[in-house]
Amino acid sequence: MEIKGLKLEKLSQPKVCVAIVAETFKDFVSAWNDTQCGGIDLIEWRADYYKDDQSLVFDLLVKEDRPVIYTIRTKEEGGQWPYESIDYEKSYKRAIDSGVIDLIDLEYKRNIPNKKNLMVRAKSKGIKVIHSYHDFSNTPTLADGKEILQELHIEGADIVKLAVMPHSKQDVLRLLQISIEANAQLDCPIITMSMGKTGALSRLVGEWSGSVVTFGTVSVASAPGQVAVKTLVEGLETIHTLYN
Ligand SMILES: O=C1C[C@@](O)(C(=O)O)C[C@@H](O)[C@@H]1O
Repeated sequence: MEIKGLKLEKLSQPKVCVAIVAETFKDFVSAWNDTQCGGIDLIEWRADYYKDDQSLVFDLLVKEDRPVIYTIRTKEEGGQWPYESIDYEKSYKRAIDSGVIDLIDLEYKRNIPNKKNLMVRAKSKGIKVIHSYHDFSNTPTLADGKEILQELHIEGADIVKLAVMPHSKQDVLRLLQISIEANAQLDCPIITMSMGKTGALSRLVGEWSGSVVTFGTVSVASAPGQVAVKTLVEGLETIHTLYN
């Protein structure tokens, strides 16, 4: 899969994404400037944090050469957005129609009104759909994890994502096993991570386990366990040399 010239290929060096979690336009600009440090392949706008006029950001993003993901994460999946908000669907529609968004991220667990329509609308404009599942409490069993990723795919995603919380190293190993097996079974790119410090290793080994994107940080982290971009890139490059 290629987006704005960026290739997301199975079992290749994962691409680095940084999420912008600003509440104001001023903070957005500052965080966006921070992402110009090199090593960052795509950015995610976590619009659930944002309280200012969104059109200011859409206007700014005209200048962005890297793929941009638009995400609204609800409180239940580690975000700021009260799911009940009627603006949820409206915001996605606006992002899809803005002309500056390359991917949208939709949550699986939320019963998003007209999710299918949002997917169709996005795809008709060449926007890729990431369908994601977060569990901030636990890591699923191997069977459940694989089933979740398959379900995310069946519902029409271009890319599927599983982010889960470990309580032990064994949980991290299980997430990696879910990734290896799901990556072999599904004919779409997958993104997986085990969150928190215990899971940080999973953010480095995507070339081996099958995760095509890894989330790093330059200032404020958007989830627990994200690694600083510089460290992340060094680790990814080291691992890349092992397999090439
Ligand atoms: O889904 C993800 C992954 C993530 O939760 C992480 O653990 O790095 C960070 C989020 O911003 C992003 O939308």
